[in-house]
Amino acid sequence: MKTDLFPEHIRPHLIPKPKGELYYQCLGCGAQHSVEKLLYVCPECNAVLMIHNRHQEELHKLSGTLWQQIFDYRKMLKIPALKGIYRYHEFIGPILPLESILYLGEGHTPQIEASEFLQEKVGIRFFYKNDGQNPSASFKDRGMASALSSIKYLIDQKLVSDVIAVCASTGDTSAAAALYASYLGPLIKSAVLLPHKKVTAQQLSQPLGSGARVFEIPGVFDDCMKVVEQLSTRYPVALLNSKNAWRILGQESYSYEIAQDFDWDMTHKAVVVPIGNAGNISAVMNGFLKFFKAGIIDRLPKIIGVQSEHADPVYQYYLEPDKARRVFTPVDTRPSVAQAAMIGNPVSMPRVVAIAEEYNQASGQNNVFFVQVTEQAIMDWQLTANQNGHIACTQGGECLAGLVKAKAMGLIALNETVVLDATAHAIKFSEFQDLYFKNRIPRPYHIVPDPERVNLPELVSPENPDLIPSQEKRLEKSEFAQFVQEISEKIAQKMDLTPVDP
Ligand SMILES: N[C@@H](CCOP(=O)(O)O)C(=O)O
Repeated sequence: MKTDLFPEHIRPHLIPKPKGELYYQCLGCGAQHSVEKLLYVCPECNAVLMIHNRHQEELHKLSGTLWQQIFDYRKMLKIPALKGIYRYHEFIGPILPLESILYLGEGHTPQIEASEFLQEKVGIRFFYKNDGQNPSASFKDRGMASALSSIKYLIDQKLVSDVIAVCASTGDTSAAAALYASYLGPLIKSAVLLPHKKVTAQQLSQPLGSGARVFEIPGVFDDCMKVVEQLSTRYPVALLNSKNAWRILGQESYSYEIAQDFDWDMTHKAVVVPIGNAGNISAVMNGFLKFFKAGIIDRLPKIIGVQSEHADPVYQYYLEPDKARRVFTPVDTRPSVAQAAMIGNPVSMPRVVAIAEEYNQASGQNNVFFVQVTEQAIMDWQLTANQNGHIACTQGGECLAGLVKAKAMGLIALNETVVLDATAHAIKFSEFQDLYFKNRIPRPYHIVPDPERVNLPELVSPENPDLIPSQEKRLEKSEFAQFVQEISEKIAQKMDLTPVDP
């Protein structure tokens, strides 16, 4: 729609101009640093950073209702930079001119209500927000759109050049980083570090396909992360992990979209998020907080963070009820089908602690909870979801297992509506489904396939091998008719079908 057709009170706000003043704030010592350079940790104390807008209060001068209308009307615009996560420009990257914004189709992923059967089985109303429908098939694209737009901005301002971007990954981050960096080639080149044999074949193929340098490292994700941290402190490289605070800004869009999809009504809503490097849960909480402070939503949804018992450092931390006595201890991970979240020392842990505290305070009650689930439950619930019309990855299965657990623990009330984060597309993790169906899941996962859920292909061949069609030997017309007849009869028999009357 043309801008002069929008209501008059919306027009001045419809297309955002660069505004505000962003700065990095250290979560350790509180020092502030300019965003005009690449920075990932505080140069003074090495702690992680958050990005704040010095003029955030300016945004609060518009009413929450007006913001809602602005975002609703922006849906109708055809401007590429505003089609993705930057619909919420003022809350994500207000200093960025539209020309610096990278849009590859990320964001605004569908929120699909669970099938009637599945909702009945779980006993609660819930939706899957399918972040696997992002361009590289995971939620990481939200953060990469933001991080790479910020780098493009620095390049456009001639503040940096010839950027080499690096990240450590369990498979989703690398796919997203390589995709977005390659779009900005040759201005940016990327390299990704993966734990050898601990990402799926599909995920390994993604950065290779995007032309990134791919380094496989013996060890687990946490080891790769340490190498990347070392690289980013000793060499002039851009770190694309969520240690980079721009990633958090982009991933906040997930919350903004949920709020908008519920028509800004967050009454009795809960959001379930799997936790790996902990950037996502930090972003999800922070996003809702920002909208709450701006009056765009009038209550904060409940947040449930889920971890597998094979990679549960955040859950373990919160097991201690007395916050003064909580001590964070990294854990050694064990093999997990929620491989993307197989992280024992999440870089965003200090963010989780700080933001969850603020979230609970702003909610006026405890509103952030953590649950732990078994590997068996993750796999069983993923398959159950997908056998009922969903496209959840194993982390999506982890969320559903987490919902079931939270409900059993009384953390979710029956009048609540829940959104589960399917962080990636099911096909990225189909190897685990395959292993389950073939009863070949290695012992350390502690998963026994449930025969009810197993689904394997059946080969249906004619009795007479001469009736098998092939490229080399075409069947005669009558032979082919015989082939079709025999195969259809066999399938009908297997499916218990009775012929219809001619
Ligand atoms: N699960 C992640 C691990 C890296 O997390 P990030 O928050 O630093 O991107 C992945 O897919 O690599």
